[in-house]
Amino acid sequence: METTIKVENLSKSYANVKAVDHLNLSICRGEVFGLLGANGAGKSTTIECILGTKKQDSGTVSILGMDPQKERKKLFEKVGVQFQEANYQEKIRVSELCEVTASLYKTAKEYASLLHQFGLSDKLKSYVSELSGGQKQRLFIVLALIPNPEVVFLDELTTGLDARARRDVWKSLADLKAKGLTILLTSHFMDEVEALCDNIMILKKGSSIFYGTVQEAIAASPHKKFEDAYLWYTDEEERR
Ligand SMILES: Nc1ncnc2c1ncn2[C@@H]1O[C@H](COP(=O)(O)OP(=O)(O)OP(=O)(O)O)[C@@H](O)[C@H]1O
Repeated sequence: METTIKVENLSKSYANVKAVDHLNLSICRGEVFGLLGANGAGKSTTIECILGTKKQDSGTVSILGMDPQKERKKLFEKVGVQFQEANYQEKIRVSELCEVTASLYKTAKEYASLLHQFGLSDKLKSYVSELSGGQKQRLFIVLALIPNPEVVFLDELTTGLDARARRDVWKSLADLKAKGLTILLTSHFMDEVEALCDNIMILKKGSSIFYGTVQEAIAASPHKKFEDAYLWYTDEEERR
């Protein structure tokens, strides 16, 4: 299997916080990988080091065969990123924002079909500021997919989406995965992780405390449900 992302011995500290501590992971083409952990566990820092927007203190990262620190521009063409809160100007329409985003890439995808896929066709002329939270969230997924990327980073994938919209997003991602898209996502919803992820890593204070499949995580815990297993892994008291 082709490796899309390889992280070896990655560490990154801020002042006195060890945000990421000797992480190792490997993600194949077409794999959905879930990076899990409580607030502050080190997920965003790990992702930023993989993207090259933060420089690690030590360790190596390879993404699509590139060093993200050295080949940021080339990487930019092939990677999509869903941002949580973006600083868009207030008075921009959905169509304009998609247009501007598409103009940044050589091989941009037709955004109208993406808006349709994510149930936003009727919002084309709306101002971004007028969208509901869930609609904005879906728009951010669309923006991440506009580059027609080989790898996409989805941060807190479906936070704020209603039940129907979540299922629709899951379905769309499964279709993209089938076409070979590699997906690295973070999520605080264990049903979502169970439905989507081939492999997961659970982080705690920057270290990996579990790496494998959801089934393996359940099997190695005293629990039958994944959410209970997840809490067991992350909850220190109970483990002692
Ligand atoms: N720029 C920064 N300066 C100092 N400390 C930081 C900085 N960014 C993150 N940290 C610290 O590093 C640790 C890891 O943070 P990180 O944002 O990677 O966690 P996370 O798992 O993404 O959390 P969340 O689920 O809340 O998004 C936290 O203790 C955080 O306070």
